[in-house]
Amino acid sequence: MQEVIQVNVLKRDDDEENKIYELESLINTAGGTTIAYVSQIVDKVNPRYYIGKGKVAEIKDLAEKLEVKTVILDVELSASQLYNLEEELKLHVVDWTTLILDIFAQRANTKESRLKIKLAQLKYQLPRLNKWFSYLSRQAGGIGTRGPGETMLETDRRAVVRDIKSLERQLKDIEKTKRINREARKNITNISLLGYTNAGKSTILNGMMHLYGQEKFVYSDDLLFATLDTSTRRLDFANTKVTLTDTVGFIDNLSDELNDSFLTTLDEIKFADMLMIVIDASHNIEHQIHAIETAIEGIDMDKKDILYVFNKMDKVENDFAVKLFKREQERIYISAREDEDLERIKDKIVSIIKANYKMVKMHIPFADGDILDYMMTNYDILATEYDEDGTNIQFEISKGDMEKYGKYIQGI
Ligand SMILES: Nc1nc2c(ncn2[C@@H]2O[C@H](COP(=O)(O)OP(=O)(O)OP(=O)(O)O)[C@@H](O)[C@H]2O)c(=O)[nH]1
Ligand SMILES: [Mg+2]
Repeated sequence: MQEVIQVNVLKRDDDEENKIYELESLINTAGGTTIAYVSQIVDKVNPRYYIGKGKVAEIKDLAEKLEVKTVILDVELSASQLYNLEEELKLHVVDWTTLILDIFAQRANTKESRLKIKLAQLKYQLPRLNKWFSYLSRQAGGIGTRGPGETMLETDRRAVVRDIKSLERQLKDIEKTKRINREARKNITNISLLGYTNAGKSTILNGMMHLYGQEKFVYSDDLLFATLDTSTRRLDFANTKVTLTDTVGFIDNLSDELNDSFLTTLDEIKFADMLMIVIDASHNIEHQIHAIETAIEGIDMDKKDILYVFNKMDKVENDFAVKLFKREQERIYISAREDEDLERIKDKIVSIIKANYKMVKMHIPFADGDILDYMMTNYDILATEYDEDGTNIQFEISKGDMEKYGKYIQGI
């Protein structure tokens, strides 16, 4: 285990305990162990070191006493801050973005996520290249040095730009294939699970799979960033078919480079008909909601149903904070470990979907055979009658199709 000093940079109204716990969990996930905690409330960023000069001196003393070689901060540093801190401390300094990218680089295991992380790392490193070379040549490895950056020692800035372009091209191809797969999923309700990392998204997906799908489980663990890829599973609730998509969890303070790594999650969200926003009800609800809402800002939510899922209710002693949360959308309180609660989620999903369907009678002229085909393929038709110029059908139609094919509707 690599021993590190962890430095939490706090705003005045931050929940200090939670921030310390979060950084320590990430350090553990990256393969390190915190042996000293330093924190500072920073109202005004010191352009030279980000933190105050006095704090820098304190860290230096501490590192000498404890013989620690690495310090990890929970903020993103500019190239010059990183450089100044390393020069002053004579330590390996890892910032928030590098730490998270390092975890992703270690654990990404599909082609897409590997390409995404590599791209994010290169974009982060590009403006910091000189700095990067200097510490890579001094360092033997460890947190913050893993991944494609290692090979950059032999390359130059132009090569990095070329690599970035090539990665972007490869990712575009993957995206194209995904889009085609999504087209095929078009006529069932697509539900995305999203939420802060460790909220229980994968556990919910697995629980639902166990009850309503096949046993094709996804990885879940008590780790930040257990899930690094989106995965979609089909579920069958009697007459209602849905897909459920597990996504990469969000975390605070995502820089642009990091946000790119979450684009898969954001893409899934754009495409989804329904969002299940999973919240760990056992701590810091407002904080999670803030991070989620910041991340999905800019996505058009108008046509999407939203269900807030307050998970881990078994760990909640006082539900005051949970009940305080007010939004107009649907919400449900559960523990993903209880089958009964998962059944309640299913009932809720079915009722939301049903509310989106209306019983209609349609008259489709013989000339529009393709429309009739579409309805027959995608809906359970309850009654069919023919007259001299077309076909009359009765069935429950989705809101979207109701708008689109309104001209064929004869009665409700
Ligand atoms: N006590 C309790 N623990 C839960 C519950 N749901 C999930 N967990 C635990 O919380 C941890 C995280 O669960 P995951 O399902 O991996 O969380 P996730 O949201 O997929 O997390 P990431 O993939 O890291 O974003 C695991 O150890 C789960 O066993 C719950 O209802 N109650
Ligand atoms: Mg997960």
